[in-house]
Amino acid sequence: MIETPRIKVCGLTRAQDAHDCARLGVDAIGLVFYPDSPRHVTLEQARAVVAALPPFVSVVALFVDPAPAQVEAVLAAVPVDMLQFHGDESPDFCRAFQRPYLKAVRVRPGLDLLDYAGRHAGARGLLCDAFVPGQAGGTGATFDWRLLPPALPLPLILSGGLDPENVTDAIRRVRPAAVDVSSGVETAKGIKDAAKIAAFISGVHDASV
Ligand SMILES: O=C(O)c1ccccc1NCC(=O)[C@H](O)[C@H](O)COP(=O)(O)O
Repeated sequence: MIETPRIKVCGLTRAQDAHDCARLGVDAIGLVFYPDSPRHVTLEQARAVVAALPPFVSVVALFVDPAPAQVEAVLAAVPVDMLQFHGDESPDFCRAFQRPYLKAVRVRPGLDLLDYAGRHAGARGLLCDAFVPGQAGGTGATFDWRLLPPALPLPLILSGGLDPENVTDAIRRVRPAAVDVSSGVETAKGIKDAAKIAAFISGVHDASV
């Protein structure tokens, strides 16, 4: 019996997409505070997205090697539940904000994921994403799931190129605690599609039957 993983949709920019995510049963949404991303949101946009959510849908604020002041500015302005560090942040840096956080890692051959997870033992989960040279994330690329060790000391959040077509197989193979998707439920970067989100969620549930 496969336990149904939690679902996070990342890279929202619009209130209507937040509303759709909540309506369809998404557990968490991600807001990208990385200026180089096409899905980057301003504080004002972020507040509008969060305001469209009912209680009990978590808000994750995503950064890539930010200055501490940038994180503090978001925390002061937007009600977020969790941070996500998607760059080369050290464990000490991630812990400094005294908030629950996810650590993202871009999986590639030769990377010792057990060692990486051990160093980031303070994280609430390890988000495993694809490695695409020169791109920090949100690439729509998958990675070789066989590179994942059979057991990690942190909850595994599977990410990278997931979509309604491959998510059932991905869950059956990897058995993650959660799945994270961005490109696979979009019509354009930062523009989510309710039908694709619904199909993705259906694919997640199909893994358990
Ligand atoms: O989404 C972005 O534009 C982004 C930019 C820089 C760093 C991270 C970014 N997104 C992180 C996410 O959590 C994505 O959901 C994850 O990379 C998977 O994206 P995708 O392969 O498009 O589903």
